[in-house]
Amino acid sequence: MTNTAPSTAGAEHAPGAGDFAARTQQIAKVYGRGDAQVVALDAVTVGIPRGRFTAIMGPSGSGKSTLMHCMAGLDSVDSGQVLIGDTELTRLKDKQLTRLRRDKIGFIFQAFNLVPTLTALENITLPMDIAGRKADKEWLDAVIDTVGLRPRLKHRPTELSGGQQQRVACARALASRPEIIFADEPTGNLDSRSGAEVLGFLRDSVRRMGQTIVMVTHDPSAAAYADQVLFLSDGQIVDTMTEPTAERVLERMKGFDAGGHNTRPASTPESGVSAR
Ligand SMILES: Nc1ncnc2c1ncn2[C@@H]1O[C@H](COP(=O)(O)OP(=O)(O)OP(=O)(O)O)[C@@H](O)[C@H]1O
Repeated sequence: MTNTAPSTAGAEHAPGAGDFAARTQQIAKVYGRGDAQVVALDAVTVGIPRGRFTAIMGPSGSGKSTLMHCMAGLDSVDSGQVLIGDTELTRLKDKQLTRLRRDKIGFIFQAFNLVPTLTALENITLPMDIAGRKADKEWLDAVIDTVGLRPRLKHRPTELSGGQQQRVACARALASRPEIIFADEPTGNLDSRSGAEVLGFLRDSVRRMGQTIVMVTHDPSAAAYADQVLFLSDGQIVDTMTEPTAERVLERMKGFDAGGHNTRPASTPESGVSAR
């Protein structure tokens, strides 16, 4: 693992540089066969710095969701390795993988996926209740206050706005203090104000609580909340950006042609990402 070491992009600002919550090593994923074959991921090597907020961007079909699903153990890779902390996910049997996802990974999706018959608080603690784990009261209190849900804990999802429902989903992901949270278009169903609130909470949970978050997004202003942005094109990471702004991300996205192919050289070739 010398010349294919994962990216340290963004880690120069982080305590414990080189400390990754998740890593991939040369992962590949191909869908279909023959003429219908699609290379969704092409030898992707990347590290997600612990305690940082990472956004994944790229044109439609570039492999963002596939990369996230493979890193989170929701989909298998055809070759290469995925590690969550020190655990090599690609070696685990199904049951072990289910346990790892339950214990070490939090998920936030575009659809809030709340249980309609449960209150906000019951939804937040549900994964821990299922796992037979007791919530750390102090931590849970901090999470509830961070997402501003204290006055709404007894409400059922139908009694909450979309933004409030997504805050419940954020609190649910944060409650068990997972090693890493994967968020797939978490603001896709929200108006811009609620979206900004949710992104603010995610950023706060990284800054104040040291949470690690990876977020797939199409929205440059959402990516601007992150500490670093990884850009995918044709199943490869072609660029990284630290301290992004919406303007810089938008400008970089213009470097992909109508077919989604990268037309610009990586601006940070020294980052060590597998940008080939
Ligand atoms: N189950 C599947 N079967 C066949 N091809 C697939 C499957 N899932 C994804 N693909 C293909 O793999 C490529 C990467 O898809 P992926 O969904 O990861 O891209 P994306 O960047 O998340 O796209 P979008 O921004 O449109 O959601 C695309 O060409 C897609 O058509």
